[in-house]
Formats: sequence, C-alpha cells, structure tokens
Amino acid sequence: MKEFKHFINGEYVASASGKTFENRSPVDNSLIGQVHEAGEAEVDAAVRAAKAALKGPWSKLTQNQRAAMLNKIADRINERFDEFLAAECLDTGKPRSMASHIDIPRGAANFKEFADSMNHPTEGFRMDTPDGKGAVNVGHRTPKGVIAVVSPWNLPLLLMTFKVGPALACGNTVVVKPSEETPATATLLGEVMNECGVPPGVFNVVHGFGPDSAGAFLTSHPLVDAITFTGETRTGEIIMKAAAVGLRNVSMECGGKNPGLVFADCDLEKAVEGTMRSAFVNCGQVCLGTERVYVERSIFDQFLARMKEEVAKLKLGRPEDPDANFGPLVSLEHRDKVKSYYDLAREEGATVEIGGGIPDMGAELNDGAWIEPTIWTGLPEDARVIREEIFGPCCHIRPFDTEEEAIELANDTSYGLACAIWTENSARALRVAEQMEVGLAWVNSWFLRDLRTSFGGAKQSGIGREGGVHGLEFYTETKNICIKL
Ligand SMILES: NC(=O)C1=CN([C@@H]2O[C@H](COP(=O)(O)OP(=O)(O)OC[C@H]3O[C@@H](n4cnc5c(N)ncnc54)[C@H](O)[C@@H]3O)[C@@H](O)[C@H]2O)C=CC1
Ligand SMILES: O=C(O)/C=C/C=C(\O)C(=O)O
Repeated sequence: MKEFKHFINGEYVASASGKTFENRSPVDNSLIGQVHEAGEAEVDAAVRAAKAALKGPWSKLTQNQRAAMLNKIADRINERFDEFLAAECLDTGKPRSMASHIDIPRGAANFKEFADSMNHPTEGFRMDTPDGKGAVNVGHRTPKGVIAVVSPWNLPLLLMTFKVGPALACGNTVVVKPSEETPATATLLGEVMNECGVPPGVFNVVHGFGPDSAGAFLTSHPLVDAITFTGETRTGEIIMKAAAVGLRNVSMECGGKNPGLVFADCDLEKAVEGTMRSAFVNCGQVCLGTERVYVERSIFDQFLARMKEEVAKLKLGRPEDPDANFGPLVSLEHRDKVKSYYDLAREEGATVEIGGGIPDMGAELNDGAWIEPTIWTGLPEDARVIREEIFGPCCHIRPFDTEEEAIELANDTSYGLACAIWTENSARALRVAEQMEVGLAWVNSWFLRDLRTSFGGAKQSGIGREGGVHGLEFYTETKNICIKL
C-alpha cells in the first residue's frame, strides 16, 4: 500500500491531523494507497518554506547555474522514466504507450526547454530630457516570488511541470497542489529535486482537495504572490476571487469546447486520423480535445463512416496491455459525469452513431471507470451536449455548406481554447484560422506543441498566455530603472 505525503522544505511530511484519503485505480477501482490531506498548517508550512527559500542559496544562483539545475532535473526524470511512467499510469489508467510518448517525455522537456528560454531579457530606452543630457531606462526582471501551482488530473506531470519549469527558470519558488486524483508523480518529483540539489523550500507539494482543503488554503494564503491554474472554468472563477484579495496575479488555463473544421478539400485520411486523436486520445480528457466537428456536406457521409470505422478499432485495455490504446476515465465520479452527458444526448435527440454506453470489460475490470468512445449526430446547436465541456471520449459531427457557416458555428461558444482546421488550401487555412476566436489554431494537425509558442485560451477558456517568453510576463516582475545622465 502506497502512502503519499506532502513534500515541504525538502522533506516528506505527514499531515499533523492524520487525515488521509484514498487513491483508487480507475482501471479496476482497487486501492492504490492513502494520500495525506493538507490542513492549513501544512499549507502554511509549505508557503513559508517557499518564501524563505527565495532569500536562500536559490537566489544566489546565476541564471546559468539555475538552467544547469533544471537540465539536471530533466535528465533525472528521464533516468527514472520507468518509475514516472508506472506512477502516472497507475493514477490515471492511461495506456503506457501514450504516457511514454506524451506525459513523461514532456514532463522532462518542460524543465529542459524553459531552462534555456527564460533568460531574462533586459529592455533599454534612452530618452531626451530638457537639460539635453538625457536619461536611460532599464527594464529589469526579478522573480515574482512564491507561485501557487494548482494542477489537474488529465496530464498530471505534463501540466504541472509546464508551470513549475518556467516558474523555477525565472527564479521563483513553488507550492504545487496536484489534483486529488493524481498525487503520484508530483510526489515523486520531490525526490528528483533533492537528488539534483535543488535547495529545500524551492519546490513544495501539498495534497488535498479544492474547497475547504489544500487548494483553497493555498490560493488564499497571503504569502502567495501569484497563482497558475489549469482546470475547470468554474474553479478558475473561484480561484480568481481568492486571488483578488491582495491583488495577486493569475494565469488561467481552463476548459474548452473545441471545434474541428473539416473542409472538402482536406486530405481525408489525415483529417480522420487527426480528429480521432483529438477526440479520443487520453479517453477524451484533454482540454484541447475536439468535441464538436463540422464537416463540409459533400464529404460528410464519407468522413462519418471513416470515423466510425476507426472508433470501432479502438482497443480498450489495461495500461500495460501493449495492444490497448484506450484506457478508462480518471475516476468513477468523472465516469458518472460523462455518462450523464451520454444519457442527455439521447434525451436531446442525438443519433448515437457508435458507442454511447458503458462497456462490459469482464469481471476483473468492470468496477473501473470504463466508458465507450462515442459519436453523435443530429443535435441542435443549442443542445447542452454541444455547449458544455464533457471532457470524455465523444464528439458530435454536423455538416456545413459554406466557409462562413463553418466559422460561425465553430465560434458560437463561450469557450475559446483551440481549434483544428483540415484543408489543403493554405489560403483558406489562414483565412479561417485568423477568424477563429481561440488561443490555439492548428491546421492539418492537432496538439503539435513547440514550447516556445504561446499557450492559452480566449473567452472563458482562460486568462493570460504561458509558453516560451510569454511566461516571462507572468513569472517575473518588471521594474523600470530610470537613470538620469
Ligand atoms: N485541462 C483542463 O482544462 C481540465 C478540465 N477539467 C474539467 O473540469 C471538470 C472537473 O474536474 P476537476 O478535477 O474537478 O477540475 P477542477 O477544476 O475542480 O480541479 C482542478 C484543480 O483545482 C483544484 N481545485 C478545485 N477547487 C478548488 C478551489 N476552490 N480552490 C483551489 N483549488 C481548487 C483541484 O483540487 C485540482 O487540483 C472535468 O470534468 C473537466 O470538464 C478537468 C481537468 C483538466
Ligand atoms: O501541451 C501542453 O502544454 C498542454 C496540453 C494540454 C492541456 O493543457 C490540457 O489538457 O489541459
């Protein structure tokens, strides 16, 4: 039986209250271990350790020394690849084949890439003054301070390190609150930090839930200087309210109801392959995933038929099954939520093209959070299934007649995270991409990520951009020093 403790000031500590909660496998609902739930005392200890570390040996490191340390962390994750992989797959149930290509390598890359790209550029402006002697302005960047990292369960290591990597590269210290569903890889990362000589207090982890628990205690702690969050939009709103006290900065990467636009001039097989991944990889639990697909009428039937063929080939199975490419949802609670949308789709008048239920996985797995990959057609655009983020392996496919109609349908949502456009006409691709109300537009691809690019959403999908130098704005404070000559 595993025991997941907090990682505070370089040490693993239990909760003083003795309070723990269960961590269960979504594959078969077996007990993985007990997780310590942080109270205000543990969160306070973690934040104070992070605050103190800002003035310790960490602050004396040069940019190059810090970058070297981050590179070492990346190398160490890769050396301990199998342990991270096992931990991530145990918590999430996702196929090893997926986590070994996406989650763990990206977890390491998030340290390596940002180690080198977050060099603080100094801006300079010379100005005239009435006495003719002039002045020089120097924009000087300093770390923002203690960063609270509140992260979700769908890509636990990847999404947490996408924040921790640049935060540390800029010289901040962090307190991470991983999702209660997936405590393992954040806990393991504490060991790596110690092995790499990261000073105590620079990286801290507190476990627990959101409201009245670790998440709320952390985001309302007065010594936290900024909060970076990935998760549901409603949770983002609550965290923003907490951040308003003391005027702390927030970076929010929230939900999506992302469209795919498939034009008749696309390469059909590429469009099918990409849409399949965007709707079904990670059991549909990707904020960038496509839940609404709009297809030009002349290829609608052909596209739908090919999608159904591919869905029928998905192989459900345990993470370690080399043939499996489709795992369970993260929890029974989330399965209930997704299943409720499957039922709602029928009530709202959908045609269930494939899937729509809970599969029979056999006696060993039937207690797990399994759900069928599902395609619907025939829903009106005001159906809740079309408007609300489901975060499961499902999509609705609908025909369109003109480019203008496709753009209008795609943009008719309160979210604005991502879209995927499938066309071989590059003028059309750019024209459509420019009109999409999103932070990320992919053309003939999906989830193709260059960490130097901006990442974030428009409308209710988020606030701010991270990635590349964009993170500098969030993770540093700029001070203008004006020197009169
Ligand atoms: N990447 C994304 O956009 C994600 C979206 N979701 C969406 O959110 C839905 C619910 O999933 P949850 O894990 O419950 O997402 P959530 O937004 O509730 O949780 C994300 C993180 O925020 C924390 N949290 C929750 N309430 C908090 C509060 N009041 N103060 C501080 N921290 C708080 C959680 O403990 C977790 O670490 C999913 O069904 C899905 O639709 C979930 C995970 C990732
Ligand atoms: O590549 C990234 O940095 C992030 C990818 C996915 C998400 O943000 C998500 O699913 O939440």
